[in-house]
Amino acid sequence: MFSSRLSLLRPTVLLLNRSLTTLKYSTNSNVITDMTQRGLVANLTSPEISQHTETSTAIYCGVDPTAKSLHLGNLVTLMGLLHFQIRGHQTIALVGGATGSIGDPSGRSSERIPLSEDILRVNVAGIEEQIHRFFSNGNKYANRRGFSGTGVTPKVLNNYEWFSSMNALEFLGNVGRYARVNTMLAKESVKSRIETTQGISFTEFSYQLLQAYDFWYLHKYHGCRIQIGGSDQWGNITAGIDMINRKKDQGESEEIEKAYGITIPLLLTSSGDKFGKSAGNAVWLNESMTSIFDFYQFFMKTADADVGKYLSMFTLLNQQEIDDIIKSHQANPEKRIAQEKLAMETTELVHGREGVQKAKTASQVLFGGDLSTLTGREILDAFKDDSSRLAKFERSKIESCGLDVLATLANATQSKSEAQKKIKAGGMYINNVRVIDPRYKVTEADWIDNEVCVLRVGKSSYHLIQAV
Ligand SMILES: N[C@@H](Cc1ccc(O)cc1)C(=O)O
Repeated sequence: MFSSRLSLLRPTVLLLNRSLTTLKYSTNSNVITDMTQRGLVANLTSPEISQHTETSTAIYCGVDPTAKSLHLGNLVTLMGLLHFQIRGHQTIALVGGATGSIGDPSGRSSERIPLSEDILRVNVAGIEEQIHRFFSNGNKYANRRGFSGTGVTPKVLNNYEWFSSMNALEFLGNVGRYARVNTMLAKESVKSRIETTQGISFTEFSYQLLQAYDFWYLHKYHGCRIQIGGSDQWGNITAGIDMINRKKDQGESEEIEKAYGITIPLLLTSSGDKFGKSAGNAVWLNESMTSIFDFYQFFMKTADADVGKYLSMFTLLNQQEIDDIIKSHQANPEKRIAQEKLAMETTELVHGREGVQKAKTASQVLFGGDLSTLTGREILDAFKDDSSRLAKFERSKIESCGLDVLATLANATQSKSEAQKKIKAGGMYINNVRVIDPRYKVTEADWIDNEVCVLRVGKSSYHLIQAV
């Protein structure tokens, strides 16, 4: 009885033509049209979705708390939510306190190592706070780019709320009953794992049911009609749409509103690497894990081949503005005008206007600029959370040791002898001025506003010494 209906329930895949250049958009254009033009849409479960977004609707996106911060890979889906938010739709960011303890098999070739409850708790709190900050900074950024405020506050929910009190019998009766094992087995995330020697645990196999139930729950209790996620989430999103339809057919739910899904492309750089990694490490949105300066620099290093695409995806500049930037960039590519614009816009989006200021100050310090135009406070503010670059010691201690000892204390060199070698070779600087005596002691004149001095080793290894 179910199999004949299944084909009707299965959402249609619509591949969209992602032409970025031809259409112009304005701030109030349909969200799906705008997102498509910006390259933020991989697939839609139905083309009808555009009609439903003409009037206010609710949309959700989930993230599992696998770390205590989100990273640049998450920024693509957050941008999707932001596009809805700034046009007055209700956005729901779901933190997977429950799903995070199970582990999504999508896009993974082996089982996940479960996270302890303590770690999960810390991660959930970190991500919740960060999502609030993203929307707060994102809305301010949007206002400055011509989107008027909508007054709709985003919701941040945790699925632990509805799963923690559900027992095994309820799960099988209220969730499992509305899923078909053959459909579950056909999901890419399961199929690819079944073929490996390790196989897939029943736990990870069940993951899709949790995410499916989330969609049903948010549909029923929060009027949520759309789920958005990376393209690896297609199977989980369609599982949710099936769950909503089946529960409705079984009279379990009086809801009749249709549910939809949007997937966002998984981003690869022009050289084929996963977007959002710097030297193999994730670029985090939390400034104590990736300093604002490093965040800014990540975008400054974007390849020419990617920069236009990223301006569309990660900023709210309109197509005309982007075209103009690219035009001036192409006239003088070595000036990296487009990269600088991208770095400034994304830093403002994620870290606010103060963040842009910090990134600029840090660049001035770290690229050998004229330090005399900066105050000690500005420098310290720019590096406040950058524990890899900032070292604090008592002033008397700093002033009483030689530069070779100081460099080692500040972790600028591994040992005193390494420091001595570097100094003798002319590779050590205080406030960008070369020092050639290993016994040199920092003096009154070296302190910027009596607070900080900048120690540089070689061309680009910078350390800030703060007197406390
Ligand atoms: N499975 C998603 C996260 C998620 C969790 C729960 C949901 O309801 C939705 C999405 C991911 O791994 O990216």
